[in-house]
Amino acid sequence: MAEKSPRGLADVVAASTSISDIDGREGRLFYRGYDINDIAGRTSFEECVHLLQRGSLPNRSQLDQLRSELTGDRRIGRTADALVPEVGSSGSPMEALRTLVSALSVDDPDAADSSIEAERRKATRLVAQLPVLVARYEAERRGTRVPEPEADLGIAGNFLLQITGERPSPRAAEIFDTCLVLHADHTMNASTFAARVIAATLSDIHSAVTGAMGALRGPLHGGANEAVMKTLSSIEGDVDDVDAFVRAELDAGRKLMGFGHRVYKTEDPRATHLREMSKELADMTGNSRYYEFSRRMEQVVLDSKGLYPNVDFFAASVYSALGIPTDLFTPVFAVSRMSGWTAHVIEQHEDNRLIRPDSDYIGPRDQRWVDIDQR
Ligand SMILES: CC(=O)SCCNC(=O)CCNC(=O)[C@H](O)C(C)(C)COP(=O)(O)OP(=O)(O)OC[C@H]1O[C@@H](n2cnc3c(N)ncnc32)[C@H](O)[C@@H]1OP(=O)(O)O
Ligand SMILES: O=C([O-])CC(=O)C(=O)O
Repeated sequence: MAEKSPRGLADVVAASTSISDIDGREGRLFYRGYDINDIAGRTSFEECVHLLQRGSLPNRSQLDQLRSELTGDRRIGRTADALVPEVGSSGSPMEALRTLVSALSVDDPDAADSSIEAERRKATRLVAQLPVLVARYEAERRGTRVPEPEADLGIAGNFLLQITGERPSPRAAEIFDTCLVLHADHTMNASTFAARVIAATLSDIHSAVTGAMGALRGPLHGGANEAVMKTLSSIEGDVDDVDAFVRAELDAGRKLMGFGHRVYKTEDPRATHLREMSKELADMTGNSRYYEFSRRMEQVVLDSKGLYPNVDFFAASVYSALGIPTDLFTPVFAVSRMSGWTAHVIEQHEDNRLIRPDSDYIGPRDQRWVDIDQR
């Protein structure tokens, strides 16, 4: 019998990767050896996609090449497009988008090609298509049309334009671009692990990222950013009411979304950047309510539970200040994480072995079979 694994596979090494690395004690994150603190705010999301999917930071001509591929790849196929009205009116956006991402495979120009070269093209295409799919979903439920993308804006700027209907200020676009960089990859998180398990059966990249969308949706993972916003907006009164709210939640044995992490034993380095951007946006917009609530909440949670905010916590006040609807926060996470998921699927396929762990049977044994009429 195999040795018992820790609950939730804590500290179990499930894959070898050269895509990202975390030092949980020191609170450090690296993308292909680059410290996130050196990348965030200095590297565009498109450069980050090149780093994760193609293995290196691009030079100017490589970046131009990737940008033109991403622009050319934006179109979503007829099948997914026709499904938007069907899935767009009910349920949650993540539910709808999980289905729509799956449908992208039907009209993919490389649908019939399962080579690694075709998989690389599909990976880039998925990064280009998901923001458009989210915008298409948003336009459908608002009864509007998706604004045309603007040539001088990147993925981040065009996404804000297409979601809010207004061209973002240069600084708002930069801030959102940094958010996409910060969320792009994170070692063996639940959705990436799900994607790798699917890829390891030699299934296709669309199947893998559809499974990842399902895993990301849960409130213990990417769904926490939406839950944080709901918490912040549910607190009535002023900042002094935050203390009582937090204590009541903790006394009732409820978890506060956006706090705690399986790997970080100190502050998540992404939260540090997001906190700064939340403050900057509060100053820019003249509305500091959610920033101040967040600051107070993190202090009370740290004092009473010793827990630090994770990436989802300050992302909530940042996205809210950027005018993104609350139920699109997790889809925004997916827009970024698509780059990491696809990089991991490629890495898995380049050196594959089926992922099939063991289980620890805890049910009854030696049961006596009885005929159905005697049960
Ligand atoms: C992008 C991301 O996925 S980041 C994570 C997003 N998820 C969240 O923010 C949801 C809230 N946080 C959590 O649920 C957890 O901290 C997780 C899921 C992130 C990590 O889970 P685990 O490593 O399994 O830790 P676990 O849930 O066992 O928590 C350990 C202890 O800390 C407590 N704890 C952990 N997080 C929280 C929290 N947010 N609020 C209150 N208590 C918490 C648990 O109740 C538990 O206490 P106990 O030992 O007294 O029972
Ligand atoms: O690593 C994790 O478990 C969750 C996380 O922070 C992420 O996916 O960004």
